[in-house]
Amino acid sequence: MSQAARIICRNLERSIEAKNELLQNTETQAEFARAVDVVLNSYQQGGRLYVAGNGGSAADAQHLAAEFVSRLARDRAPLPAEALTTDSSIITAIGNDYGYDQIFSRQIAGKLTSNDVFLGITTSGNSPNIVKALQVCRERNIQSIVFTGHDGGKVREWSDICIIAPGKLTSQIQEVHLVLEHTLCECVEAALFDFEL
Ligand SMILES: O=C(CO)[C@@H](O)[C@H](O)[C@H](O)[C@H](O)COP(=O)(O)O
Ligand SMILES: [Zn+2]
Repeated sequence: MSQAARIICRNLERSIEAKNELLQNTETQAEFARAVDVVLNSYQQGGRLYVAGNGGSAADAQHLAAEFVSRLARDRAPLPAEALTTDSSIITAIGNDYGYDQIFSRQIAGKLTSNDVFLGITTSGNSPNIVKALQVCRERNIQSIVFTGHDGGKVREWSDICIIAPGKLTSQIQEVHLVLEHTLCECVEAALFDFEL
């Protein structure tokens, strides 16, 4: 077996192990169901979903926002969602003038209202810009959800709903986050548009 074939098998096994852990964890599943309700209620009251993360999680934020605004698998009306990671002018201005730790919190202070929901994605749970974003949400009564990993890190105490994905490595945690993200969109659109699951 080639080295690459051995490593892909090892990584698939690790990914399956992390997903199996979530399959057994009914507490995390119940917390996820609460996250679905929060996003659903927000949409029902005219709110919007805002998502942020760093690195691979920034890509996740954009991936998820795209699925809400465009679609996941079935035709339906667009649902308002925005990744706070995409406007390089806003991000560089805030980063340059106020600091990288404020790139999301300042956008939240400028854009979100109390009907909206903020979803932060951070595998370590300790990225300062996500922690600050959650602190601003709390000050302004904006509901917040985090998808995180390990022991939840600092975001655990600052979020309203904290979903901790299993996995020892950042990459495994991210692979579980992707399942959570797709499922969040699937459940919300099914409830809003009467799709069968
Ligand atoms: O995608 C990956 C690793 O798989 C990296 O880009 C990773 O997202 C970056 O190192 C992030 O800065 C990590 O931030 P966080 O998940 O701890 O908040
Ligand atoms: Zn990655």
